[in-house]
Amino acid sequence: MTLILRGLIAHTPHNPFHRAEALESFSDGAIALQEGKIAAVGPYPQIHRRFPGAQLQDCRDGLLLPGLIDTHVHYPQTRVIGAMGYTLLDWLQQRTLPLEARLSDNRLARELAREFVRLLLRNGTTTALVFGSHFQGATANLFGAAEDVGLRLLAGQVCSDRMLRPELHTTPQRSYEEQKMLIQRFHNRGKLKYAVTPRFSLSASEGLLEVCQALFEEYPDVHFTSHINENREEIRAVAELFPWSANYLETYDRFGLIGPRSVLAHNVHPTEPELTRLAEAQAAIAHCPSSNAFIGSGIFPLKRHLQHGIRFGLGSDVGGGTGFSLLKEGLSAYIAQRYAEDGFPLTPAHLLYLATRAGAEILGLDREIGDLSPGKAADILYLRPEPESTLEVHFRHLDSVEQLLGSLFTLHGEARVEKVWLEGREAVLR
Ligand SMILES: O=c1[nH]c(=O)c2nc[nH]c2[nH]1
Ligand SMILES: [Zn+2]
Repeated sequence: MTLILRGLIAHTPHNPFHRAEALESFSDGAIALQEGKIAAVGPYPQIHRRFPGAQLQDCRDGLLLPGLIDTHVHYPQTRVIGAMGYTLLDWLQQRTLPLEARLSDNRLARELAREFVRLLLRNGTTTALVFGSHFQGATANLFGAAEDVGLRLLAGQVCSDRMLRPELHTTPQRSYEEQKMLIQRFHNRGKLKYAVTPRFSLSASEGLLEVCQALFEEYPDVHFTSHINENREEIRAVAELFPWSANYLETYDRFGLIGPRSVLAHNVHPTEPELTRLAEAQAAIAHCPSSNAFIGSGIFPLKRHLQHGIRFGLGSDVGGGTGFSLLKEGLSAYIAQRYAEDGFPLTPAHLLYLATRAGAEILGLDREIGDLSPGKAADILYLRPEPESTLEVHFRHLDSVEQLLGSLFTLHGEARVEKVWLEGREAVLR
């Protein structure tokens, strides 16, 4: 059976940082869906002629976009959002880690996992690279919850063996065994993938990083994710703990953890040698602008990343970030670059790319998802302006799709996620 979605369509089949006409849009467009995949996209009359017997879903009161891709978000932190007045290390100690310690309780973990995956979908996120829990059971709950709702999930059990609090510490041997079990159970099961996830090198001994290396090498298609260069105090502390290391990046690189399947969150304060090495290794960054602002970490040096040819996507970084919406992250990125001394002038096409295709690229999923090209999975988002909102006024008085995208990111709070399709199946949002 073919389903046609008709409405205003925008996607970025190309990279707008490399090419001027990267945005493709249709003000009266259609997407044909067949067997969970996109069969065609284009102007409505053309698609209608090509698939005459198809079922039609009229979405002309809103926009159709590719599902959004969150490249950095923490499952145990939904209830931490909004903790004001801290910077990274005291935010962790006082607000975040006490809550994360409670996920040893499997019942709470299951409740948080269900809540978390539902909130991702309700914000239009259809794929996410997620920091799991320090607990194996809670991380298993996350994989289970994602599978239940059909979310595409890359995640891992977070590991640490120092500097946090005793309940969150593991040992290298135990972490190896627990992670291996999770990999065997969940990695490549349907749309689930495993990511080796030391919290940050501040909380990981060399023995624990060696275990991460062992797993990363034993399973050559698992991913690696962690944090880097977020906060100056953190960077100083890492330098003291790893006196042999020239910089933060080397604390991971020495253990073979930096390569094309690596995504490091933040990188707000990188050195030039780190940028050079990230580019050479084809490792990627999860840029989390609202978190960087909210916990006062600084402004992402976006231009320097571009100059070095480093790939990056967007991350909500809930709960350091200000919520699950990647549209809001797009606006935050835009504003931060306006504030920055040497900021990069982002356009609506850049923001859409960063919230979709860029994420697919850095997660190695750009053949499957990230835009609406035929053959890709039908992970699609239908957004509707709230009735009588400013965004609705903009929608009714459309000048160009690109301008409307600018309004959408700016007025993101007035865009309701009406429906989400995951591989062509409508997700249950409410
Ligand atoms: O933004 C962040 N959130 C966290 O939970 C975290 N842990 C280490 N470093 C971190 N940074
Ligand atoms: Zn984070």
